[in-house]
Amino acid sequence: MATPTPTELLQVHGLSCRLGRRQVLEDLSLPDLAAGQLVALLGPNGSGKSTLLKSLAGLVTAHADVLRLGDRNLGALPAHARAEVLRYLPQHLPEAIHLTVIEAMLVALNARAATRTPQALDKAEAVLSSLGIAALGARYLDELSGGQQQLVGLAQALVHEPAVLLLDEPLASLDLNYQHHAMQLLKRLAADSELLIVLVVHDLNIALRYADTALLLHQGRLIASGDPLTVITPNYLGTAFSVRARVETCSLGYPNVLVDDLMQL
Ligand SMILES: Nc1ncnc2c1ncn2[C@@H]1O[C@H](COP(=O)(O)OP(=O)(O)OP(=O)(O)O)[C@@H](O)[C@H]1O
Repeated sequence: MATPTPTELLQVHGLSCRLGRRQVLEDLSLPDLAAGQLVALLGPNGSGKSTLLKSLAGLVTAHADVLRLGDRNLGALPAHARAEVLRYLPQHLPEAIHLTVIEAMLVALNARAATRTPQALDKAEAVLSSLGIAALGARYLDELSGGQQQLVGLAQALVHEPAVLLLDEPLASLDLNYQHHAMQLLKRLAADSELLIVLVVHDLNIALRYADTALLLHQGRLIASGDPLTVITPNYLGTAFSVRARVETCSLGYPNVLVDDLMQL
């Protein structure tokens, strides 16, 4: 991977977010995250992962001492400009409408440009091909499986060529093969396109295998960050998930989490 320049860093310091009467994120600071990285955002249910992604995308009101991407102060950008550089793919996609996949891609592009040019069509098709779903182009969105719709959602986000992609549980509807396929693809996309990808994932073995960096949230605070092997440890797993667990290396050399027991809550 190329050495990142300072202009490619996402910097988040002192981020807090209150939703209703609940303080969801509390004075959270992340390590600087460089373009080209695949970052796994981990943590138990309700620890604040979605809220962190939405705070970065400007979809919920949050306060941060520092929130910058390179030399851009994200907090000062209008919502549409912020969405151009940080694209958020929600955990639950909106109800699929009766458009073909290629039409849906053009609609995504037309949010920026009012015309459907041959160039826009080429771009839409290229993104579908890069995700291995070009064959879905003529199919109707509302006739696709949940996993296929999730991949089209990813394609719609990518077609904007954002600098940062924020993915909320993108593997949730994918089968075992496609989970690994999608992770290999995202890892290659991040490295080849100098894209920073932050994704929420519950499968710790997937995070261990593919992520460059892991961030572990617990009760709205960051309790560990860095190389996934230094974050996904028995100690932190106990704190975050209340499990007694080991990390063992399989015969092929991949680390795997084994849960031995649950701790008393
Ligand atoms: N709009 C809201 N108003 C009040 N509290 C909220 C709101 N949205 C989320 N919360 C609370 O904020 C906390 C964090 O929620 P969030 O969805 O960010 O967690 P998460 O880590 O993404 O969880 P999961 O893994 O279950 O998706 C939870 O306690 C949740 O109940």
